[in-house]
Amino acid sequence: MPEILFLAPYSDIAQVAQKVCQGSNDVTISVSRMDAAVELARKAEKMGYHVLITRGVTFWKLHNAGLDLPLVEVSIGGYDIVRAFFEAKKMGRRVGIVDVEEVVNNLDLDAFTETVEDELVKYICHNDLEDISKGVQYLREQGVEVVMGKVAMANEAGRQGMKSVVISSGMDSVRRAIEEARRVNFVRKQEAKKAEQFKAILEFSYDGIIALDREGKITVFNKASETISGWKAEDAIGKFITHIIPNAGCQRLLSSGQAEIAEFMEIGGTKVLANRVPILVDHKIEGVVTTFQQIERLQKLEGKVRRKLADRGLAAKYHFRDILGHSVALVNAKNLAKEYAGVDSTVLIQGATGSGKEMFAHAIHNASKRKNEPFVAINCAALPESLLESELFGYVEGAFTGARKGGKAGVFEMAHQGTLFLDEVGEMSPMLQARLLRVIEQGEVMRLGDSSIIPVDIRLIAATHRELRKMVESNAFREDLYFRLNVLSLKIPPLRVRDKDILLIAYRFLNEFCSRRGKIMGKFSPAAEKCLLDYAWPGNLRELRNAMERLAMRPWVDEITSQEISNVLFMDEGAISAEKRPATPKPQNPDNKTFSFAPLPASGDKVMNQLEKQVILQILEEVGGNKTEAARRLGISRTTLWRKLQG
Ligand SMILES: Nc1ncnc2c1ncn2[C@@H]1O[C@H](COP(=O)(O)OP(=O)(O)OP(=O)(O)O)[C@@H](O)[C@H]1O
Repeated sequence: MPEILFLAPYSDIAQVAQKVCQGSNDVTISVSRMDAAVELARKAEKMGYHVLITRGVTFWKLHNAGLDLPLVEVSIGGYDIVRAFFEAKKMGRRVGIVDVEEVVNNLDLDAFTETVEDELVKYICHNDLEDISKGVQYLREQGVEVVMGKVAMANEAGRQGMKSVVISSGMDSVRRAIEEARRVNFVRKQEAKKAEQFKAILEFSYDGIIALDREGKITVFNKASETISGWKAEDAIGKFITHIIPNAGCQRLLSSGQAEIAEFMEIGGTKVLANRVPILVDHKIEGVVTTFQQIERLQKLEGKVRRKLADRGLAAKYHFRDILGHSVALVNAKNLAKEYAGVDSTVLIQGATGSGKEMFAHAIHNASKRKNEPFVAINCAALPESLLESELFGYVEGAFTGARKGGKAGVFEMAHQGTLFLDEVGEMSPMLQARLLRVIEQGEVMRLGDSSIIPVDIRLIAATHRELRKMVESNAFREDLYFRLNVLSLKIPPLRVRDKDILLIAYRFLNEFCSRRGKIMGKFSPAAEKCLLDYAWPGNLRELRNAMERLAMRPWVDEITSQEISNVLFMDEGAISAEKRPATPKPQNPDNKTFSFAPLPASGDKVMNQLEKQVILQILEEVGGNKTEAARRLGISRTTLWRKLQG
């Protein structure tokens, strides 16, 4: 359907328009003028026309009729005047023109008459019949015989007994008007498209969006604003914001021009975060846009993001509240860790296996300003050197045989803006220690096989069960790296020096596992309690947790006996001895100050490792070699299981 309506005030111009539009079908040409043209234009609006073209007084009639459709005027050009003048000269000696200013002044008629050495009497009129009549009368008084002008002027000249020539629009003027109408139509469509997009953004935004003009009156009030405020857009638009949302705080922006971001406030009982920004045009405040985000929704979203990160293993699970224990040693460590969470320096966590180093690393991250950013953990003992190197620093495509297509980001890149937890950092090879030192010093990584540098912003938390200081002394660990890692030092006490915690935590773990199995939690007999307290807990809380899990699987009557405890603890030691043994005695530790390990029955780390390995192998046998299931039963990760089997 044509989208442009050409309202030709007389048939000559309609014919010209017809010629111009030959071959195209986007313009309807209709002969109609003055009030009839206004009537037709109104119909055209309803019929879906986009642009109107007309000329002369009809143009002004339409212009003043309050139509929504854009109007294009067929203007009068220089050629049109020249044509009309020579035609008029054929009809009389003295020629005059009555027309609006744009025609009489802007077309430089004087230059034309000078060139043809003739005269043209001029009268500038407004587009109203009274003034036109005055103009014609003026020309008559000046001795003019032929009047040039638009149809309305020519008609008036006839009424006053004078000859007239209508200045018609020629091909050139009509063509220009049609092209202009097409341009207007195109721009209008573009604008309509943008307006639709803008409307969709406003309507589908979860944020309340309100725009104000420079007086503080509402010009935009989207759906979410309706939900938050309880007002309907049609009632709010045009009202002062102070009337609709008295505490919106936009008024001060109209004078200060200062944006206000993330301010807490309440609208109609809903807690929101408000952002307010001034609209500045040529440095002048032309209004304000304010957006409101519902805090409840933000929290839900945050939870969702965290769950997503957790799915990818990039979120820290534990908080300080999850770290159980009331013993002085643990409370001191927790307090220190909380202080460390408030700063951004590197932390070195030292403590025996299973004492909770990783839990502390999680908790520090979750209490730090980086809590909404990734937490990436990597166990330096679980991977051979070359694999660990590529995991740490990443690689580019083709860096080595088997390198993944497109390359891979290392954990430094993955942890950008968040925290990187390097577990078992003491197990790093000298080569990797050197590379790690460079990354820490320069704050940039280079992927394997690449020469470009990637800046990273991470907080580093390293952990080890080894005495790193001693490793430095024996040249097994770089001293410079040690100092870089040990900026803030955190020592996690082993369970055996946390008497006060043992029973408390044992009950907590037991309760957790019993309730998972729908079993009522029993009570330790005094002898069982003594057994738990006397045991040395070389595997610390992990061992305690595993023991309680096993205990929850066993049947007991009312009380949990020392026999039950011995049974589950022997299992943890690898069930190497079929005969019943008392629990590994705890060394004397009267002042609870030293955190050194108790000597083991057969003495030393190596024996412990062997015992652990045997336990793992036995469990593996029980579960038919399924490593995931074995790790689950033992309460350790697959990597720890792998590491322990290598050890
Ligand atoms: N204070 C604590 N409160 C509750 N549970 C704890 C606590 N400390 C440790 N645990 C439990 O012990 C398990 C081992 O903790 P974690 O992995 O943090 O120890 P780790 O010192 O990092 O061990 P490793 O040196 O073997 O990596 C955890 O899964 C957790 O369930």
